[in-house]
Amino acid sequence: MKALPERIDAHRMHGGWQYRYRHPSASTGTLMTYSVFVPPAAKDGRAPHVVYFLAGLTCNDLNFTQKSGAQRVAAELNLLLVMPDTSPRGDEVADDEGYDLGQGAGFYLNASQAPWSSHFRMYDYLSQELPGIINAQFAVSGRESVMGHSMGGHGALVMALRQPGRFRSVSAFAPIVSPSTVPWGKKAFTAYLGADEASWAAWDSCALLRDGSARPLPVLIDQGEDDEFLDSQLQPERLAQEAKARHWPLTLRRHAGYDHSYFFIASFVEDHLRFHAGYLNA
Ligand SMILES: N[C@@H](CCC(=O)N[C@@H](CS)C(=O)NCC(=O)O)C(=O)O
Repeated sequence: MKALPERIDAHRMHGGWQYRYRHPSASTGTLMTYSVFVPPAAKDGRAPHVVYFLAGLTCNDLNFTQKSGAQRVAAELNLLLVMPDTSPRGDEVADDEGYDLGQGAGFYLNASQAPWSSHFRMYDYLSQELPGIINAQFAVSGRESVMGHSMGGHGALVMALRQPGRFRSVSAFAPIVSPSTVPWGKKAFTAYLGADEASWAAWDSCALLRDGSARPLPVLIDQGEDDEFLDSQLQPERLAQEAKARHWPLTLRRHAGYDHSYFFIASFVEDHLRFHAGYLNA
């Protein structure tokens, strides 16, 4: 029998509940932690839609939970928020000295190379295992959207593009859109997937749009113009160009003066939740 997730934290918030859970994961072979915000209407039998938020490098399930302020609007819109961790963790899990590889930097893929391949299976975890747990744990509507930040923006886009029809909409703050061609992504993909770049395209949102397998869905991207990683790592206009060439409904907004931090995310998260609610309720 599968072990139930253990609740390790609970707080009343905006009339709903902010929970934290831990469970043994079959995908990663480790204990995984996730946070969930349950909106108040869920307790009155109104099934909420689910929005996943995938975080960036060095983060875990708590950064968005504690810094975004998303719960107030999620309570109003009856959205259940799920914040997974960014990688498997533990003494038995491979790691690297750099902040951009290993624990806290899983890049939301299934690694094929040793020593990473034994636990770094975040794509399996997020595409199959965690949704199965959430759908069994809460009386949700069955409709889902996904959003993320930076490495998690890449994760959200790849999750949506690789699973046509699963999500109603996808959004990202300062996403890495072409990991195959920027330093963060090249380092991670070389380690996790190997030096043969042909295997990288399946985990690269620009490449997934180019290869034609993805089905159009609404996309919202927000980008701060004072983001220190904008030119070197992010370059969201490259995805906007791929989308435009294929008549995809992608909106890219650039915001003067905003940086890469959760202060930026907190400033625009309400827009993202209203964007998702519009498609989830349609
Ligand atoms: N310079 C940073 C790079 C990592 C970084 O900026 N992480 C972003 C995501 S890519 C973040 O959200 N950090 C955690 C936070 O601000 O709460 C470091 O060395 O830690």
